[in-house]
Amino acid sequence: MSALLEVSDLRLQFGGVTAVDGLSFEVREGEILAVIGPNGAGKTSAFNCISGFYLPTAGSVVFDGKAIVRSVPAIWRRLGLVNLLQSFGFYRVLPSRVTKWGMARTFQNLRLFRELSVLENVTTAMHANLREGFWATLLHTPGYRRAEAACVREARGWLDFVGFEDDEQLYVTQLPYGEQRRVEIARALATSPKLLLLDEPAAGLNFNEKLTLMRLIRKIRGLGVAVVLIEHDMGLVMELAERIVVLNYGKEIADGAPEAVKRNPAVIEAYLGVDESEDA
Ligand SMILES: Nc1ncnc2c1ncn2[C@@H]1O[C@H](COP(=O)(O)OP(=O)(O)OP(=O)(O)O)[C@@H](O)[C@H]1O
Repeated sequence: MSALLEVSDLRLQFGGVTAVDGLSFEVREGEILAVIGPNGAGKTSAFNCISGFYLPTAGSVVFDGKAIVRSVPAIWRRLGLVNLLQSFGFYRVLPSRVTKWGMARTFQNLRLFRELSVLENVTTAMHANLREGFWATLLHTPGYRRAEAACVREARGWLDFVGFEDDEQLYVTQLPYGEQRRVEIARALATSPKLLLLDEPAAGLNFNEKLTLMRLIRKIRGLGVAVVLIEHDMGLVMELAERIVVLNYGKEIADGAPEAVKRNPAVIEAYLGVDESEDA
């Protein structure tokens, strides 16, 4: 299998804190990979760099052959103009572009549009791909209305896919937490990703909801979509992931199959050894 995502020597510093310290790993097409590590290990920071939300201090991220993190010539660094240039869009790829390239994500703390309905939350994700022009949108031409209707059909298809059974017209805030998580995944899938990043998808879910989530993630992989999840629930990770990357203090300390990772002394010491019977 070829690498869909290549992360090389990624570094992210917040002042004196090194959140990600030389992280390198790859994600192959259609695989399920888990990124684990103790609290503060740098997992979310790494996700934020990979998906274009943060600009790493150094390193490269290549997704589907396209550079998400672009190297900045040393002259700009010496002149201290990196931040200024990047704020004008130079040497960086914005998250919206990364999504168009085929990488979607969910967030540790849900980021749904609270003032929109369930259905609108999902259709909004597809509007970025609507090809209707400004005037067609403004005048609601027949072409625009057809495209809009197709969007709604597709959004319903994704809600169905993730097993959403509530009322699509409710505001997302009216839903139980587990359903909100499902809507967030439906919204991510509606962007037609090749790679889906899930940041702690099982957090706050009960046992049955976790089982449903595992089935859903396998179903997503069945579509040919690679899934990378950050997760603290070791039972779920060991059951679901084909490969596990372990971080500790921003550094990668293991990358391998679940069985091998479980036996890795560095992992046991850093993480699993704390209490193997508990979620971290
Ligand atoms: N915006 C920020 N500003 C300053 N420091 C930050 C920021 N975000 C993260 N950090 C620090 O970077 C380190 C890595 O944090 P990060 O949230 O990436 O870890 P994590 O592995 O995702 O943790 P958790 O499992 O608790 O979510 C921590 O020391 C954290 O305090």
